[in-house]
Amino acid sequence: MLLQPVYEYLPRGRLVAMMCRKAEIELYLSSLGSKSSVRISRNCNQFSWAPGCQSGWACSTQDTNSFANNSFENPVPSRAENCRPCCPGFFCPRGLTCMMPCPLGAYCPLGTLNKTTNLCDPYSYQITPGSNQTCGSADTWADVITTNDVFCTPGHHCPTTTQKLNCSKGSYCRKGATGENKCRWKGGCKENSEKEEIALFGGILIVVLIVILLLVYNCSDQFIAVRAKILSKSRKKAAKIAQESATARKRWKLAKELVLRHEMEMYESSDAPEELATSSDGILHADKGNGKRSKNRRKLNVRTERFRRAYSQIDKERALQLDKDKLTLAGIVSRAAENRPQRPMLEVAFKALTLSIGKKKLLQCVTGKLSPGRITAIMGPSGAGKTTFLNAVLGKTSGYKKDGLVLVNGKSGSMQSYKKIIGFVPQDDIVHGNLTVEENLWFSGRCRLSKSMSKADKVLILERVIGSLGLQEIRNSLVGTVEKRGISGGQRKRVNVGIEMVMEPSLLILDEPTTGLDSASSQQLLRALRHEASQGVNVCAVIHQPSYTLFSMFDDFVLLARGGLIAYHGPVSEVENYFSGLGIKVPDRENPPDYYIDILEGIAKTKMSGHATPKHLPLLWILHNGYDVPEDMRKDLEEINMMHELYTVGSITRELSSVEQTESKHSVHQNVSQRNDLLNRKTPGVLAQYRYYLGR
Ligand SMILES: Nc1ncnc2c1ncn2[C@@H]1O[C@H](COP(=O)(O)OP(=O)(O)OP(=O)(O)O)[C@@H](O)[C@H]1O
Repeated sequence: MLLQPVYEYLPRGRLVAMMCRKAEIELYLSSLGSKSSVRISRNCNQFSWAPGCQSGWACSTQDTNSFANNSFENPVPSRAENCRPCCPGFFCPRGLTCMMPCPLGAYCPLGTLNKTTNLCDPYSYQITPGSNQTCGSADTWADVITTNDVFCTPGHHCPTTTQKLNCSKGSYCRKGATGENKCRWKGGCKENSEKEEIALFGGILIVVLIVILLLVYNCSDQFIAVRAKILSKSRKKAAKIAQESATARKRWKLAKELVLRHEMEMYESSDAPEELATSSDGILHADKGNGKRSKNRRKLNVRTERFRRAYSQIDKERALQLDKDKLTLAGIVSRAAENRPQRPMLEVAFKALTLSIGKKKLLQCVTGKLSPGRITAIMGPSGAGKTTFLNAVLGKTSGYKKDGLVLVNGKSGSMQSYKKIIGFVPQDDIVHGNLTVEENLWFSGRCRLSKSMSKADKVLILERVIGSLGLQEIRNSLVGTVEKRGISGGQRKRVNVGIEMVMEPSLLILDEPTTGLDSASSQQLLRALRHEASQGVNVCAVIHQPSYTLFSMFDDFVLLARGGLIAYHGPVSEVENYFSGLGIKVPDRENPPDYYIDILEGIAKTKMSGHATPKHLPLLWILHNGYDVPEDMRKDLEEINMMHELYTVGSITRELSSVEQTESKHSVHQNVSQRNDLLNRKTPGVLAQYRYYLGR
C-alpha cells in the first residue's frame, strides 16, 4: 500500500533491481558511526564512477538472485545498468548505487533544483556540474535529530514517506508525525499547530483550584465544628454506656450479696421448719413428718425464695435505672468515677542531692521527700533554683554534675523510666490552638493513656478532668492562636493542666500554674489538684506570690534560698511555727511565704534568735533536721553558735500516727511491688499518635 505511488513511478522488477542488498546496507550502516562520508562501494571507485554513485541516484543490478539469497558472504553486487534518480520515498547515499526506503515519519519526495544555490532542495546536495543528471530523492537516512528537513515538518503529518498533509484545526502534529493528535482542549489548537496550547486550560485549572482551596479554608471552621459536635455526641454516648456497665456490675454484685445473705438467713432458720411452712406466698410447705422428703422440699423452698428476692432486687434496680436516665452527664461521670481503680503511687525522696555545672552549685544538700496524695508548693526568690529542683524531680539531670540520691518509692533508679506516669505542665503553653478544648484533652488522653484501656474509660477520664477544671462551658471552643483569638489566658492555663491530668499521672509537676490567673481561677485550679491528690497523686508546683488562702490549700511547702539550698521543707501548717521559733514573726497583713522570701532576699529586716542572720536559714534547717553540714558551711556554723536554741524549735516533721505509718509503709511496699506495672503502661506508638493527629 505504502509503495503504491512508487510502483506507479517505477515497475516492480526495476524497483527490486535497484534496492540495496544486505552487503550494501551494512556498508552504509558501518559508515553512520564515523564522521567521514559514506563508504564507497565497489561500483564507485576511481576507475568506475557510475552515475548512480551521485547523491539521490541509483542503478540496477542484473544479479536479481542475490536479493533473495542475501548473505554476509555475498559481496556488493555490480551496478551500472539503468542509472536514474532515486525514487520518492527512498534515499540514495553518495557512493552507493542503490536505494533504501526512508523510515516512516520521514518525508522524502523528489528533490528540486534551486537555481540560486544550485542545490537540490530540500536535501542540499549538488549534482555533478556539467553532467546531464537531475535531482533525485533524498541522499541520507532521515532521523529526527540531525536531518530536520527530511523529516515531516512540525504542523504537518506524513501518512506515507511521499505524502505531507497540513495538520487540521483541533489537532496538533509534532515533527515526524504520521498522523494527527486530537487536542484535549479543542480551542487550544489552530490549523498547522505543532503542540497543544494548554496555557489557557492550565490558567482556568489553577483558578478553579484556588477557588476550591478558598472554599475549604473558609468553611473548615464549620466542618471542624460539625465534626466536633458528632465526636462529642459519641463521647457522651460512650460515657453513658460505661456508666451503665458500671451500674450493671454493681447491681450484679449487690444481687449476689443479697442472695448469699438471704441464703445464710434461710439456713439459719431451717432449724424451725414451722416457719417455712408458713412462708408468705403459701405455695410451698415443708413436710414436717417425712425426713428425706422434708429436706428436699426445704432446699427447693430456699432456692425459690432466693430467686424471688433476687428478682425483686432487680425490679428495684430497674426503677433506679429509670432515675439514673434523668441524671446529668456530670452525675454519670462522678458515679462511674467511683468505680475507678486506684492509681499507682509515686514517692520521690532526695538524699543530700547536689547538682552543679562547673563550679556553680545549682542545688545543694537537698534532703526531703514529695509524698503521694499531697500537694507541695515550691517557692523561693528568682534564680534560687526552683526550675532546677523540678528538673531533679523529673529526672532531667543530664548535663549536671550530680551528688546524692533520688529515690523513687524508696529505691534508687532513673526517673525517666517512670515518665509514662509523670505529668509535667511547663510554664509555656503546650496546647494546639486550632483544636477545641475537648479535642486537645482527647488527643492527649488517646496518645498517653494505656492502649488497652477502653474508649469508654478514656471518655470518663476526659469528662472528669473537664468537670474538675471547670471547662464545661468552653469545651467546644477553639483554644485559639496568636492570629485567631480563642479562650482566655486563664482558661488556656487550665487546659494546659488538663492536658497532663487526662493521662492520669501518679506524679504531677507544674511550673507556675497560677501565674496570670485571678484568685477565683487559681483556687479552682488548686481544688482540681486537690482532687487529684485525693486519688493518691503526688502534686508538686512552683508558685509565685500566692494569696494566703491559696497558700493554705497546699499541704507541703519547700522554701529555696539562693544557691539551691533548702530553708524549709515541711507541712504548710507548721511553717509559721518553725520560723517563729527562729525569731521570725510574720507581721500583720503580711503573707507568710512572701515575707520569708523577702527575709531571704534581705528586703525585710528582722532580728533572729542568737547570732543568726537570714543567710544562715539554710544552715539552720540542716542543723534542725540533723543532716550533715557541708564543708563550705562549717564556717557559718562557728558564727552562729546557737545549737541549743535550734534543738528547742518544735519538731516540724509531720508526726504520723502509728496507723498512718503502717499504712504508708504498706502503700510504698505495694508500689515497689507494682514497679513493673508502672513501667509497663503501653501507650500508642508514634505512628498511632500521628494517625490520631491526622484524624483529630
Ligand atoms: N544550664 C545552666 N547553666 C548554667 N547556669 C544555670 C543553668 N540552669 C540554671 N542555671 C542557673 O541556676 C540558677 C537557678 O536557675 P533556675 O532556673 O532553677 O532558677 P528559678 O528559681 O527557677 O528562677 P525563676 O524563678 O527566675 O524562674 C540561676 O542562677 C541560673 O542562672
